[in-house]
Amino acid sequence: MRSVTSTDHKVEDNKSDDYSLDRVPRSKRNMGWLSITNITFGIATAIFYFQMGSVMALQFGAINAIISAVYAIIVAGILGTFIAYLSAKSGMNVNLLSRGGGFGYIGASLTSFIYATNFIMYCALEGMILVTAVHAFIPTIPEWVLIIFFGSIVIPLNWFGIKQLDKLQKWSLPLFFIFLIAAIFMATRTPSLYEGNFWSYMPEGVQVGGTALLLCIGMQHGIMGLTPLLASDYARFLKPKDMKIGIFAIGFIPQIFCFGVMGGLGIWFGVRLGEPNPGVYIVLLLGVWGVLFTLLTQVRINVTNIYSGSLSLASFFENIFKFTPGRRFWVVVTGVSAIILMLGGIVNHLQAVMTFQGVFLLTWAAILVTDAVVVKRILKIGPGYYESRQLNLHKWNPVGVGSLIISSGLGTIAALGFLGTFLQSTAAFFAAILASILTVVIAFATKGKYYIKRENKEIDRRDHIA
Ligand SMILES: Nc1nc2[nH]cnc2c(=O)[nH]1
Repeated sequence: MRSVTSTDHKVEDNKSDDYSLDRVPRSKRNMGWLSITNITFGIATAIFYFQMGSVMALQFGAINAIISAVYAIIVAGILGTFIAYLSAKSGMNVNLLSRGGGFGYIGASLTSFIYATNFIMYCALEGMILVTAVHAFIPTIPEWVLIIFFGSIVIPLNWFGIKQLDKLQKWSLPLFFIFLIAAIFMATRTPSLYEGNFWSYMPEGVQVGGTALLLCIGMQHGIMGLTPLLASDYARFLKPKDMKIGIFAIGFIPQIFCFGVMGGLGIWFGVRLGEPNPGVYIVLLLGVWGVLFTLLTQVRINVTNIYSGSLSLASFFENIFKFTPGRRFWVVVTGVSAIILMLGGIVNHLQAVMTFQGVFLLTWAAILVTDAVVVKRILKIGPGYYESRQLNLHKWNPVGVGSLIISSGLGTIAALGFLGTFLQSTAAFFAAILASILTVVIAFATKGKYYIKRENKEIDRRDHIA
């Protein structure tokens, strides 16, 4: 076992170089941009994105679904690029960046905790997609057996950290493309239920733009904040020499693939086959191979959910309870919590929580980016580096905490529909804008007093962002 100095005390880090509690040292930032982009592809290949495309197209029209996908790519791509830059430059993921990036160390544990619950929920949701597909194919196996089996297999796949994820995602990607091409081929051989070009599909009474487009954008908002934030878990390992191309690749390529390619194919499959549920049409097109395709995509996404969930839990428990059992412990906790959610059957009752999460994630990302670009770089308020050690930090910084609570609180009320239809769909966007403004205003008002308690001269100048 190797020992690294963590926030204030010695923490036993495991052999797999997790750096769940401290910045990745420069000597360990040795992954190429292609490897990192490839890992983030584990998220982008989720069949969840087929479903988004199919549902939006069949309910609100293909063109509206396409416009909303372009919007999602641009907004999430820009946020993702900035966050990848901050992570690669500082060696920190968003849990650690938040400590010195406007939240303080207890404030950052608040974000880590919400973020961790988000991954546990998604892990359960993605797991249930797989369980449902397999159960439909082999109904004799009880669902609870499938839940325990598929919920457990992602735990050992996370044991050896980022290097193992890299290999797993690398080897499974060609298989994914073989399945994808087979599904497209089979769909072209199935007579289309819609006679025109797929992008011209509009359900009766629906127009291009207006409420239908807003509803599509509202659906995209539910998920758009996640990938830009999550990329930071991997971008912190980026080789400094790959920085220029790497941050754009990590920022944009996964978004282009998930919202553009997967979402676009979802529109095409949905319109052609007249079916919104990929769990149904993939199996219809590929039979038992469709079940294997689903297995592949869901395992790929759930290993990333467990990885990020475990890092967030590690950060939360270290901050609040000084409890540092190592990332693997949190891998098991994340996996078992997701299994319990699935067994408890509450996956279908998470709508309000997911709405809050969608607003929270976009708002949090906006605060981190505004804090870096406007507060630290332009206004030169607070230190030009990210501090993660409790000893040097205040517990709370009102800059991020105040902005987040006010904006995501108001945003959630609006997203749940209490402030009218227009704001229901656009809440996350306006909450993110409000959060950015509040970040600057509070930083100015508090003169950056709460960023650090004492200066840290040990941080390499090259890790500074301002
Ligand atoms: N990180 C992440 N992003 C997603 N996008 C759609 N589903 C998921 C998921 O389960 N995890």
